Amino acid sequence: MTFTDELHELARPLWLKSFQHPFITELAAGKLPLAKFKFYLKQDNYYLTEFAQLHAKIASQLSNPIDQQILLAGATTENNDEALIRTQMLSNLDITSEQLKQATPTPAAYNYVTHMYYELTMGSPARATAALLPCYWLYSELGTKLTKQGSPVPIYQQFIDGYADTIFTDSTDQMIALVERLAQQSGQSEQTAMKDAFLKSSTFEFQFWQMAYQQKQWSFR
Ligand SMILES: Cc1ncc(CO)c(N)n1
Repeated sequence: MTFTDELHELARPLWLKSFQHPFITELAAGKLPLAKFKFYLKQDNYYLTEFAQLHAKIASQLSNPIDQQILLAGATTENNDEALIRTQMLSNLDITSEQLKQATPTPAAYNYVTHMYYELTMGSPARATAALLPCYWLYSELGTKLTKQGSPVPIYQQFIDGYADTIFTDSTDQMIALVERLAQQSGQSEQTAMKDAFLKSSTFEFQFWQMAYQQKQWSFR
């Protein structure tokens, strides 16, 4: 079994929790209240902005130009399908840049982003790349699963389709291959740390849906 096959197997129970979360099942059924989806989009705007910047930071610490290029492709919001779809969605839902600025990170969004930065600054580029991977892989599985079934709400269908699209699934495949390569160049303890980073991100993915569904803020706000 390859390293990434093993990651996938270890994460499966955590990912199932995401696939079965009411945010997802209601989104697919067209029953998710729009307020919850808007809450998600605002938090995810923060997440995706940090996520893109992190790609560039990791790339600058890798020595292989091919590896760097894979990460830099995810560091830009231009020519990036996900970013284009998000811009359209935000505009269709009348979410203004002012509202985006005011949406301070909730605990789940903050914890997830902080974890990824920690993996880079206190860990290594390999661990940080492993921490990025569930973002691609879980969403592309989710998109692929849900696209056939379809959602009666057009904006939810658009959300799903974006992640089933070959542009997204191809970049997912590249990221899987990159993590596989980095793992093969790493020793046992580094591989263990990469697994840990991947599984923590998989946990945070679940918590992200939960946060959006409950519109959960810090208790002191
Ligand atoms: C929290 C989260 N994880 C993964 C993705 C997929 O890019 C996303 N948009 N948001």
